[in-house]
Amino acid sequence: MKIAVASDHRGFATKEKILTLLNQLGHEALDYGPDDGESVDYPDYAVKVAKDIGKDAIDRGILICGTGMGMCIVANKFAGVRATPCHDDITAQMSRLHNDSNVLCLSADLLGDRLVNRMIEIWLKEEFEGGRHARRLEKLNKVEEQNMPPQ
Ligand SMILES: O=C(CO)[C@H](O)[C@H](O)[C@H](O)COP(=O)(O)O
Repeated sequence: MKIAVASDHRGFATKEKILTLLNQLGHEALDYGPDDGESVDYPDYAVKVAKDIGKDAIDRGILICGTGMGMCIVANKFAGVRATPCHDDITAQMSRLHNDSNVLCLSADLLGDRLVNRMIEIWLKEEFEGGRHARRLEKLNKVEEQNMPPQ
């Protein structure tokens, strides 16, 4: 898979480790910045990834900031993005099975490396279950159509 990874300054070190992990797992990891740990604003980096979701450029995105929350709020303002703030194995798994998550939002301040790695492996492996969840995503898509102007 082609996976874009971006962070703010708090997530920078975690981003670098995630890029290495994704390459080791055989994915095409794309570094959407920043290039160093200088203070930046998380919306600028969430936008870079979110606007490429649904295009050929990338299949999925991973966003990291202090809590994961700011990144998630921004990413979900883009049509077609289903960004999920995950903090353990279960949220990583359920975000795929039920929500068809295409952007994983992580906290650099609260999660350890081993947990982050495990969550990413789960999130990449699990498939959307469809069925009743597909019906709910169709409703979600209608909400988007009605409330988000075309970009
Ligand atoms: O989740 C976040 C934003 O909602 C993050 O924690 C940011 O990394 C954080 O707000 C950055 O704050 P800082 O004091 O400028 O490092």
